[in-house]
Amino acid sequence: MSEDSLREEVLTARRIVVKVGSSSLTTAAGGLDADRVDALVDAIAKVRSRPDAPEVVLVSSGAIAAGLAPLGLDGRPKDLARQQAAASVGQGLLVARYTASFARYGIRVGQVLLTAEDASRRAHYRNAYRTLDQLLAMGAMPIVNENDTVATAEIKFGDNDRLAALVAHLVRADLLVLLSDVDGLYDGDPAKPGTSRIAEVRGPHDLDGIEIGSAGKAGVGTGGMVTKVEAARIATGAGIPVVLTAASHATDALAGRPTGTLFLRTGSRTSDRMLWLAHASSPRGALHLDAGAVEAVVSAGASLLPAGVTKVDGEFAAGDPVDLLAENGHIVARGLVNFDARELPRLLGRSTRDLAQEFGAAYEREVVHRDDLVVLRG
Ligand SMILES: Nc1ncnc2c1ncn2[C@@H]1O[C@H](COP(=O)(O)OP(=O)(O)O)[C@@H](O)[C@H]1O
Ligand SMILES: N[C@@H](CCC(=O)OP(=O)(O)O)C(=O)O
Repeated sequence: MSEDSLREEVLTARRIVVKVGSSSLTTAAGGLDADRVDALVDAIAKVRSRPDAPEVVLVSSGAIAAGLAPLGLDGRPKDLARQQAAASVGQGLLVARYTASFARYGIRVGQVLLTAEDASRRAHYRNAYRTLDQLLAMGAMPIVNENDTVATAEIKFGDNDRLAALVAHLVRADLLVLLSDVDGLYDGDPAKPGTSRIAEVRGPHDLDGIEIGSAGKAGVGTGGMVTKVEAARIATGAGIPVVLTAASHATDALAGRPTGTLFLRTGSRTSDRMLWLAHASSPRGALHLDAGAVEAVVSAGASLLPAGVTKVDGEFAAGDPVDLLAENGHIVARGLVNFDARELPRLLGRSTRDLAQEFGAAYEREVVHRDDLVVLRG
């Protein structure tokens, strides 16, 4: 293979997020496959030993799958409680395995467990970034997973593909590598004859007419191809190219060889935790806006004031994510609300000056500050 055909996006990346799925780390019987973990670690250690070594963050699934056999569970349980128990047992085993495997190269690992909700809050987002950045600065290998034992059904990511895209954005990565049990995106179910791998996706139009399935054959993965394509859409839209390939091709992919599917960037970096707010948080309620408020929030980039809110739905506390709805009921934005659901109704339609006079200066605040707000539909 000539040097010319190596992927520029990979070779020039200074910080890479590598995500590996459950199906690439476990045995068919339902336990961690030490050889596959070692093979992945070998591939990552190889990149890190290059003279111009990029930094690598690993997002690893596999906690639930790794906990199944030790708990005597036969296959992935349907109920959340047993999944969480499996994750609790499996996460320890997973990190112990990575710790031993990376130790062969003298590399320390650091466990980072994130929840989708937390990372859209300013302080948590900043702390997550700082921890990851510091681990990298100290030469350690951050290993990220969802904090399965605290994530409830409503707020759960469930799959780690989207989590990986958001982590790539969080750490300002130049590349996201998604490793699965399939060597790329196919133009139909790869189990069927006659389907072929797509080498490059330049934009959403390249996906027209492609059958993107949801179930993995190994039975331990969760999202199938749907969540990978969604993750690729989020990352490339935020300026981060994505390589999707098989875990067994990790060494080639990280060396820039044209394995798997390359998704080219379609946009540029968006504001920090707004991406998490848009793609990771679950709204706890909704605020109905009048036409003037929609205009102010969507077109003028203004904060949402009590005067423009006509109705409040849901049970939320100050700091929770809520959807902002236009008069026709369409969601136009999502933001972190500054008031509890119970406080808000008596403030609606009133000017902040009025409210400050009647209830005190604390009530002069915006309902949603523009820094805590992401427009979803213009
Ligand atoms: N168009 C497609 N191209 C490639 N794989 C697909 C496609 N549609 C469905 N799949 C399935 O998606 C699976 C990968 O998803 P999943 O099992 O969730 O993996 P992981 O555990 O790596 O996250 C593949 O094994 C494949 O069967
Ligand atoms: N946090 C979960 C990830 C869920 C999962 O299976 O994800 P994936 O295999 O990436 O589709 C775990 O570690 O089991």
